[in-house]
Amino acid sequence: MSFKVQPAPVARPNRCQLFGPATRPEIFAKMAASHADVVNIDLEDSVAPADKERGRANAVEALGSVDWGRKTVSVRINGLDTPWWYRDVIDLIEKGGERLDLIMIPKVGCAEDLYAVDALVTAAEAAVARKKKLGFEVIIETAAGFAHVEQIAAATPRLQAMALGAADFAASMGMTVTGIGGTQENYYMLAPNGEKHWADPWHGVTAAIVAACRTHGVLPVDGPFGDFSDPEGFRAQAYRAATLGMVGKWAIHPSQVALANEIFTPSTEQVADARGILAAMAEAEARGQGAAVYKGRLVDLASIRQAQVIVRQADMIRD
Ligand SMILES: CC(C)(COP(=O)(O)OP(=O)(O)OC[C@H]1O[C@@H](n2cnc3c(N)ncnc32)[C@H](O)[C@@H]1OP(=O)(O)O)[C@@H](O)C(=O)NCCC(=O)NCCSC(=O)C[C@H](O)C(=O)O
Ligand SMILES: [Mg+2]
Repeated sequence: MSFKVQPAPVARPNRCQLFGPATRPEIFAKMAASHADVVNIDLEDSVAPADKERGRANAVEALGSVDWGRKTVSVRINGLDTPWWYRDVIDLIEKGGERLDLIMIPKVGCAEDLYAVDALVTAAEAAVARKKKLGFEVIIETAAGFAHVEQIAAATPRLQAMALGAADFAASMGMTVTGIGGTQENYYMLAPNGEKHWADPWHGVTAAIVAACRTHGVLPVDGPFGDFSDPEGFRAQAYRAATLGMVGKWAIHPSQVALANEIFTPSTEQVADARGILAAMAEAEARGQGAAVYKGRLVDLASIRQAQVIVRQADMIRD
């Protein structure tokens, strides 16, 4: 281990983030009643330019009027290259009350983007004597975001989570795809026998996000899977993300919430296995040994750290 210790991210469940456009207030109560850990009211790309002010007013109203229970409540503001983001931040803080937990900042390209939002948020919070400090989540969805992902992850202690926005990312990178997440038709390896083997075009940026997040104590999250009529496609994408270290995934339709919760909740077997490894290693340690055999395979000190990831996730969800 480096002398620089890897910090732990915020301890709260983030298996599923359910999105809803701010211009559809009739779905806010349904979002609140869902089994998502986080709800995101969107002021950005699901709200047309002509509706930005109405959407913002709806979001402010919903923060005070909807019973969000124990959910983490987040609002996605507009991008820093738009005329709307400043008023989004000011109205959310000045009129939204204390229930808002996070703001999500889209299309972040460099650490200075977060410095600017942090400065505005800090001043606005002080002006209204807000008791609770707002947290941030960001979306990596541009070439610049990918290139500067590590400095973005380190930019501010307000940052709690970082997600991949596959649609804007593809556009910014000039990728010739129109699907949001998942396997893409022309992304394959050709085996010598002529069979196509599908590869994951989101792998590189996903691994970069996970590494940056884990280095700086931020939760790495997989973004949207656009085809909500394809649960198996969602499942496959979510399993890949979970395997690479992400803690959760967005849902852009209520049908995706149970899928995300299932995949990002460690199964009973996984938890029993992890606890079994910890028990085997405790026995080995008592015998003065740093390695042991568990179910016919080698386990050692690194296995303890792997098992603890699963046990910690299970404990956090149960609490
Ligand atoms: C995708 C939708 C537009 C579909 O809406 P709708 O046609 O109403 O769906 P259904 O008829 O199947 O709805 C069934 C019932 O579920 C309720 N509903 C629908 N959506 C939601 C929701 N998001 N949360 C809670 N409940 C919802 C309906 O009211 C129906 O209820 P009932 O009549 O009582 O049975 C819509 O789901 C939607 O708008 N989704 C969110 C879109 C969004 O926020 N997009 C932004 C995030 S993704 C993105 O921005 C890309 C990213 O940045 C990137 O770059 O990759
Ligand atoms: Mg986007």
